[in-house]
Amino acid sequence: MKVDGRAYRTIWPDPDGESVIILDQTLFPHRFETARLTVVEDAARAISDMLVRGAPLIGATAAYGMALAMRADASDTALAKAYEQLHATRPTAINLRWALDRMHAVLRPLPQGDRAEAAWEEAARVCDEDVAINSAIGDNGLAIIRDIAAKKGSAPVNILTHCNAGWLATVDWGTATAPIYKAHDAGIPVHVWVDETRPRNQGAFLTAWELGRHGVPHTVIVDNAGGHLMQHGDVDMVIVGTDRTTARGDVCNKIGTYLKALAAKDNGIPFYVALPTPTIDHRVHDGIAEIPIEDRSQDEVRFISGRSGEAVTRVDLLPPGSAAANPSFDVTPARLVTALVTEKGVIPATAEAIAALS
Ligand SMILES: CSC[C@H]1O[C@H](OP(=O)(O)O)[C@H](O)[C@@H]1O
Repeated sequence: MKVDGRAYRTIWPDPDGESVIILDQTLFPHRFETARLTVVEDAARAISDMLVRGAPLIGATAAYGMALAMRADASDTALAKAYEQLHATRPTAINLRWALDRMHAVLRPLPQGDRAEAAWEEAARVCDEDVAINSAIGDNGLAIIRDIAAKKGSAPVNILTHCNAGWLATVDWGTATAPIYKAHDAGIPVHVWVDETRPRNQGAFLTAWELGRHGVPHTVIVDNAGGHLMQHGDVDMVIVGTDRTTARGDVCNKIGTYLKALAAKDNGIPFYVALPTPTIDHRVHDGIAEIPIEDRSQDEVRFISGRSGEAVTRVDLLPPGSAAANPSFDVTPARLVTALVTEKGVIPATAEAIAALS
């Protein structure tokens, strides 16, 4: 996407061929800065500390993490160690394992001397494919927005989204935001209700920033406002991303997604999930029982950062001694999902439709 007239991806290889550049998303929305990854440990820390986040971008970063590891030491031992180091960063997004398995399948059979270059090239392919996949998701989701717009006259299509499944969660375009960008660029009036998405505020800090930079009308709302807006006819559709969708269509996504799906069902509002097919985990069926839900630090609930003038400060929100719980994802059962918007088409959230994709 363009930022101040310059095209960006969220991750790219430095022309020196020795390092990788990422956007440091922990600094958004107040600072737009890059960070350099030079060793596999840098990539692992970038994922675990959420300098990069979002299932497809986690996968892309892990792919380049393997490439950085092979530049330093292309031995079988180093390959296995890099896989484990990166796999241990975050448990929920399946794209991490998908990317690591893909890199390992390419690298393991190669002579050690060929691994560094092959890893660099494969990581670049992972990124390029992600951009193409998300653009296709955008095209498929655009048709949904266009159909709703046809019934709205000149009024905007009101879309609610949760967390950030935008271009900042991928290499480019985003998943849930790709149809929004395509609709906006096609001249279809849209307005986005942006869930702030406590506690890390990916909606307020990332989605609002993205949409603002692209000129897409949007309103940030507290996470608990969505149901009220749906009851009052202010939401035409919900579209979210996912970190892992099961073989039967259960959708794991940022904490709070399930509550939006319940409210949408209760109000007869379509609830779409945008996902690239690598985000489908064909090995699991029951999302609630089988998907590991990341528990992150309670400090993410306790502290929040904000800008005061030019200074960015961090404050403690809770009374001393109050504990906080911070499950980072929840699972929306397939029965609450209207359809899955993939790069291969829009399909029902059923085992049969998902099986037919592959
Ligand atoms: C397109 S995947 C985006 C997905 O990832 C986010 O989680 P996190 O920011 O913790 O990596 C959130 O669940 C988004 O929907």
